[in-house]
Amino acid sequence: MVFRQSLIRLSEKSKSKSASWASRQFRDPYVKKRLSDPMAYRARSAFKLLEINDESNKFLEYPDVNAVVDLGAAPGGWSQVVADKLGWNRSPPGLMPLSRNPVTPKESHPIDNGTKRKKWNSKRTEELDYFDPLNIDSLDPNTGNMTGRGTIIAVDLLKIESIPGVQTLQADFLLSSTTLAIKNLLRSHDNPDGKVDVVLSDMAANVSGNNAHDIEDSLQICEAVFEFATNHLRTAESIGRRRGGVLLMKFFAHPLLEQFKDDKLKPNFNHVSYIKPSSSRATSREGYYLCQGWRPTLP
Ligand SMILES: C[S@@+](CC[C@H](N)C(=O)[O-])C[C@H]1O[C@@H](n2cnc3c(N)ncnc32)[C@H](O)[C@@H]1O
Repeated sequence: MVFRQSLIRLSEKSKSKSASWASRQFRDPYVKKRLSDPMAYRARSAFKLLEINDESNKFLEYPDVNAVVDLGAAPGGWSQVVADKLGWNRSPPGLMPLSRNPVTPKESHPIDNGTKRKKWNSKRTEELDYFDPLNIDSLDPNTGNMTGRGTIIAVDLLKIESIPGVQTLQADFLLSSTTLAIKNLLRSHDNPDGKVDVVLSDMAANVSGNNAHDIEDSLQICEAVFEFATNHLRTAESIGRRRGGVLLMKFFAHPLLEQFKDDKLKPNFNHVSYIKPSSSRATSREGYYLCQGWRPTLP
């Protein structure tokens, strides 16, 4: 009997949570804007990236931005923004590009066999579930002119529906095999070292409700993203301009994340700023570090 009563209490609590979520969504001006916007962004978060870009030197729009990696990209709002900035025409809703049969990176790329697991996540398995290289030749001609430039790679644990100009990778970023697969996608005749102009990370683990655990997850993700940036961002010298590559990453506010910024980010970029876009909910502890001008001081 006691068990049954607690079940009822639980379901009432979860009902009221869903109702308050629905009512918040209904009132949210960015949800309304997304639904009425002709660009048909897949996620409200697209407005965060648009706002950060507009207020920060329009770093996505430099003409020599040619390689962008979007980490934690599903459902694809940020990738849509990047594709637009790099000049890729998007198909109107309903006309999806045709991609070739999906192949796994194991078939197409020489990746490691699970031996190089990252130290912060030794429990994860080395499986890349799905890989969908979006090839320009395979696009439906009805989707319009494909006039964009550069390489855009979107990575997520979840599947991302195709976006013209964006290569999607369904994989756990915290696995070393995933970073190797990203590098292989970046490499080309013009970019033999697989370097990146802009690294974006909106990645966040599911909130557990346990503060210490959530902060640990956020720190782990930020550390992994920083390591990726360290190995892939272009320096100013390599691209012949005043500033090196850009890193934009989400984090959850906590003194440990402040320390991470002071120890890792500030010494290695010309300019690091904390950003809380107005489109980010005031009640959320999320914030973004925008790090411009990669100039590594690491050994
Ligand atoms: C806030 S959502 C990103 C929204 C996205 N920027 C957009 O505009 O559509 C955070 C994403 O991070 C992804 N994520 C969390 N941990 C991840 C991991 N270890 N590897 C890859 N993706 C991860 C989640 O699956 C989720 O889709």
